Amino acid sequence: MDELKEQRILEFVLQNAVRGDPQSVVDNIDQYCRHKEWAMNVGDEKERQTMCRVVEERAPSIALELGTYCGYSAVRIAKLLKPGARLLTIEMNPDNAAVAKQIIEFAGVQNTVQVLEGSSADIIPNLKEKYQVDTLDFVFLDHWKDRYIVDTKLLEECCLLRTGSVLLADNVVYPGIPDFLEYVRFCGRYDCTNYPSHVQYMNKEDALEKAVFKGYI
Ligand SMILES: Nc1ncnc2c1ncn2CCCCCNC(=O)c1cc(-c2ccc(F)cc2)cc(O)c1O
Ligand SMILES: [Mg+2]
Repeated sequence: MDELKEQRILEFVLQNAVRGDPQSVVDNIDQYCRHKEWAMNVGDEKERQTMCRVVEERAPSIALELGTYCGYSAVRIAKLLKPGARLLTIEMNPDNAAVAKQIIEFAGVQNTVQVLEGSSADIIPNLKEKYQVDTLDFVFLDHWKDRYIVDTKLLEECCLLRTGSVLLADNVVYPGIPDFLEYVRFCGRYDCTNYPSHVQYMNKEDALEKAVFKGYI
């Protein structure tokens, strides 16, 4: 079976990044994806700055990511978390989960980031009992675009959000998630902010949407 692109990203990181240095790991993934092969986890500079700023503003104790892919954004988020904080990241594709675990371990953030292999639909209802989650301070949505709205409603139904919980959704313009945008903007339970960005190399408009939960109104 020919090697997967994600395997080539992992090899490049293992050969070129500095073990235990998260910045070196994300810089090398950026470099590989800029010069060798585009990958869907590498947003443009503005998107990365926005994601980092939103995480730093919220300073989450417990964060959730939907769609780990190679672990790039998980390493970026982990770098910003305060001591004792943790990130749970859900990845359905076992090959991607395996790559992400190795990249997260190489970056030295394996004590902060836990990769949960499976579908968000199956794992979210178990977060309280199985993963000792009370409520989530921050959720980064970056998985299948038709799962954003379903999983947002599931997070509400499972009482995993509290007043002030921050949802940050990638790709709300491209590939685009119109049903999720309409839901968070008009259901009355979220304060929303849009952050324009671009899809790397394709000169296509994209954006991140921040939705702050106001409570179970
Ligand atoms: N736990 C779970 N539950 C459900 N699905 C799960 C999952 N865990 C994983 N997946 C499956 C996620 C598959 C990757 C999702 N991301 C994307 O599809 C994505 C695509 C682009 C893109 C941009 C320009 C183009 F020309 C083409 C594509 C950009 C992005 O930033 C993207 O995040
Ligand atoms: Mg994305």
